[in-house]
Amino acid sequence: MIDFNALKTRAAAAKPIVAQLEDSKRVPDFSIMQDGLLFDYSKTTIDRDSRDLLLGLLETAGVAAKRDAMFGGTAINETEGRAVLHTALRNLNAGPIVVDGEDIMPSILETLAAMEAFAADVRTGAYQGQGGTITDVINIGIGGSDLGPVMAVRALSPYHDGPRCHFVSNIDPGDVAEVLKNCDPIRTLVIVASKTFTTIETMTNARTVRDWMAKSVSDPAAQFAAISSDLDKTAEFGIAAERVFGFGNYVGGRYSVWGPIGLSVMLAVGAAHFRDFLAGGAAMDQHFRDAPWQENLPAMLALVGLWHSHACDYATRAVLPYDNRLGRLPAYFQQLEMESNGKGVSMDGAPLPFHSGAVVWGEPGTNGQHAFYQLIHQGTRVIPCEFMIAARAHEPDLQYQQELLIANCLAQSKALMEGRGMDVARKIAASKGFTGDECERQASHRVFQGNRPSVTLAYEMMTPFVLGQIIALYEHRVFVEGVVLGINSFDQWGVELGKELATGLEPVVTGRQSTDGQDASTTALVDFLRGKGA
Ligand SMILES: O=P(O)(O)OC[C@H]1O[C@H](O)[C@H](O)[C@@H](O)[C@@H]1O
Repeated sequence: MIDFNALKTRAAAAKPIVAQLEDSKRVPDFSIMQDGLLFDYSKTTIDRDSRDLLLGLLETAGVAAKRDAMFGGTAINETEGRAVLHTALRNLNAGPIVVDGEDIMPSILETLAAMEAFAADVRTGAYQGQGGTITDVINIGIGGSDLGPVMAVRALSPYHDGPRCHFVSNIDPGDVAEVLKNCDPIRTLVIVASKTFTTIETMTNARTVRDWMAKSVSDPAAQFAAISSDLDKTAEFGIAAERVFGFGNYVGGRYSVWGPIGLSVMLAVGAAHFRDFLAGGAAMDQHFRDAPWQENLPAMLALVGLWHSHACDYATRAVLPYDNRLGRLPAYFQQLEMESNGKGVSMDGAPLPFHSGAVVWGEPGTNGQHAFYQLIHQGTRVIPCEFMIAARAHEPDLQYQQELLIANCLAQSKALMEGRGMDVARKIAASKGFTGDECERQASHRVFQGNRPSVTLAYEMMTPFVLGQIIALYEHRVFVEGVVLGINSFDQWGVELGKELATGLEPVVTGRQSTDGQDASTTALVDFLRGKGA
């Protein structure tokens, strides 16, 4: 049984980070270099003894056996009775993976080849819209059928040489309307991406876009492709089987960018770059399976996360990529981490005796510095930060700006760690001409507590391979945290209640049903909104 008490005691008594760094061996010992990624967790209060305790959690929770069960195809998603094998989508060279007595690799490879052939046809113009070569692609999907592609297409924009990609996710009519404004129906390919092919937002938007297209082309379905694990439903929607790309139930929505859900990424950057992305993920899988825990990047990232969330009791953590093209990465990680590890009961159904996973949020630097970093530096809550930074820009002529970006990134983690004491703050206030009590008052506003933890992930440049490494790193980190917490990281029952109630409220909002039986607040809101236009 996991018990965080010993860790809490150690965390409460931990030496400050600056004092930890007096140990000359600390930086090499508290960092991991793996396939071009440098993970530095020396700017935390974890010392060798607390690390040993953290590593003990992995043994107690049986992480190695669970990891092997996951890669081996055991149905570790127990509440849905499913294996968890998104890793198979990137297992291109490593042999068979058997689920229910059947090797799933041949069908994965066949689908990948079909995606590649289709993507090549679209990119070369062999596949045409009813007005010529495809110039625009609209991916309609939500959650895992949106966030991965949207994040990766933006992250890899230096490699983008295919058609423009647009993403429609929200049921909000403003989302689809804004995208349609910029597309020409006769040269647009629409991808309906939905694992279940029942999600109300996606199916409603797909019908809206089909109607829009039908106004300009005689056969709209000919410009539609579908991605789903339910091939009957894609056929029902009228999409020809040759443009339908399926995937197995052993791939969860938020883990699905590696397969057909990544089609828009492949259309944007081409199959070779998409394969590099898969290779990055596969390299991280291999590392996760082989490396001893203390040198194991996902395991150590998970343990640092648990130290902060469960030993130090910090409720949130910030993901701060110093790469503007990673602008959707925090949102992607929000689904990955919070949908996976935001659970109230352990695997056996008993209430969780401690908190579930941390709240994840963030924005790219340096923009965030001019917005919410104030709270990170001086607010009363401690926010562990996860910085990401590349050595090289994709714009060689602008490398100096990259260097300024690097300086900013390093300055933030240093400022968080070192802070600024009252003595220095007093000198600053005095230099501004303040004296006496006013000097003290002014100085206290300029104090930074310091000892605020962060980790930094550094790499040469944001390439498809590096993106694959980072996404797989975070997937496995979520897995390790989930196993230690004893929860099922692969179901998402918490999204169901709201969906059910929305279905029930639809006739009330549209006026086909009265508000009888609704609570007083909902009734008042329905009355107001109906009076104003619903
Ligand atoms: O791909 P779909 O079946 O349309 O599902 C889209 C999303 O909706 C659900 O509500 C789940 O919470 C997500 O995990 C999923 O990614």
